[in-house]
Amino acid sequence: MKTLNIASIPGDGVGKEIMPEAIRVLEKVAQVHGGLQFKFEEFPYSCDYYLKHGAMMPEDGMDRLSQFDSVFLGAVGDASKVPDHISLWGLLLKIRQEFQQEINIRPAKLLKGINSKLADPKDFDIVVVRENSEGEYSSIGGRIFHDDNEIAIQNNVFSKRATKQAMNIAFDLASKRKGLVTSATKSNGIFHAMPFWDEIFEEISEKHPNIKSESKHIDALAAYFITHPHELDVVVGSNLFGDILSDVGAAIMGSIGVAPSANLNLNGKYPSMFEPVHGSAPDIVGKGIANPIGQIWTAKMLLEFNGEANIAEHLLKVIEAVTADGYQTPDLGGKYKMTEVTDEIIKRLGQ
Ligand SMILES: NC(=O)c1ccc[n+]([C@@H]2O[C@H](COP(=O)([O-])OP(=O)(O)OC[C@H]3O[C@@H](n4cnc5c(N)ncnc54)[C@H](O)[C@@H]3O)[C@@H](O)[C@H]2O)c1
Ligand SMILES: O=C(O)C[C@@H](O)C(=O)O
Ligand SMILES: [K+]
Ligand SMILES: [Mn+2]
Repeated sequence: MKTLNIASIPGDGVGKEIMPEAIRVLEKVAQVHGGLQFKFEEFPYSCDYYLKHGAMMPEDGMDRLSQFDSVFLGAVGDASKVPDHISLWGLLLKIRQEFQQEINIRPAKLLKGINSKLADPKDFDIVVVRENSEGEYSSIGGRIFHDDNEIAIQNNVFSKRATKQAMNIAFDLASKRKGLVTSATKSNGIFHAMPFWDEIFEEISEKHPNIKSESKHIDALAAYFITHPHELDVVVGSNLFGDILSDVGAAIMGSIGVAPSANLNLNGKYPSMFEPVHGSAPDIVGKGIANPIGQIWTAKMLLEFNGEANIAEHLLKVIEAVTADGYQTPDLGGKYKMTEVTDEIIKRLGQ
């Protein structure tokens, strides 16, 4: 019997609602599999935890999480309790950076039965490879002076190593897919970092003559996601560009409530972390209508990256059969509650 030890962090808002749903699904997956079991330990790290303890996690929090095979996270952030930059840097971004989860994989493709926000989305199937450790997400900088003289300086950090790594992953992925890598740039406006990014992209492209490659400025590329998503395959972007593009990808999928993501540690020193793309959705919290599919599709990625590709594919097929038959939450235009969608997935997993 294979055991996967999973640290679950429901976090804030709808994170606390969808996490139990995905765990119910994973327990069923284990039962169907027969040779797999999960051991979950829940960690209450969240904005409520901050209000009690003055930090998003205790001092030994990272040590404790490091003992697990994977971290499974819901969502972080409740600006009514803690400023967003404090809560995200104290938990989500802390885990991504300290566990060297340098790559964030974010698929965007239409599930059967779901209406895209696009009139004619065709059959798009995109993977955004987001550099996940540096770029615009840097704590280097500061604020000086007061009142109208106040100045904020924010330094971006682009290393050749991490940039190459993200691009190499994108080309590897493309070689197993449609064979196209699109790079998100902005070298017309961002004077140092983006020409650097483009040069590295050029270099990596030359090493992969069998893969088509192209660069698009982020503004034009964001529009291209709306107008020609079916023309894209793998898209590689910096931390911020990848963040923004993955929300656009989620929107054309029909709702951010379905979009999954995997924060990958590639050197094997620390666990990877799996979490949906969306946040804590304060506007729908407590209504029982959060879409559980983002967290459940994320569970599929957790299975895949823990060596369980077959059952992972089966889970995705079941999710898609359920959406195809109209079991959808209100964000997708459906009438079903969160638990009803999950129940249907669990029922079909057992068939
Ligand atoms: N990775 C993360 O944990 C993460 C991601 C994004 C935002 N945040 C944080 O979450 C909080 C809210 O941020 P936001 O409003 O910009 O983004 P959000 O993703 O929480 O919400 C954006 C919109 O999508 C909807 N939505 C999100 N998840 C949904 C789901 N599962 N089902 C149905 N609808 C869903 C919301 O109702 C809202 O209308 C902030 O504190 C922010 O910092 C965290
Ligand atoms: O990375 C972020 O900025 C947090 C959130 O928006 C995300 O996409 O995970
Ligand atoms: K999330
Ligand atoms: Mn985001």
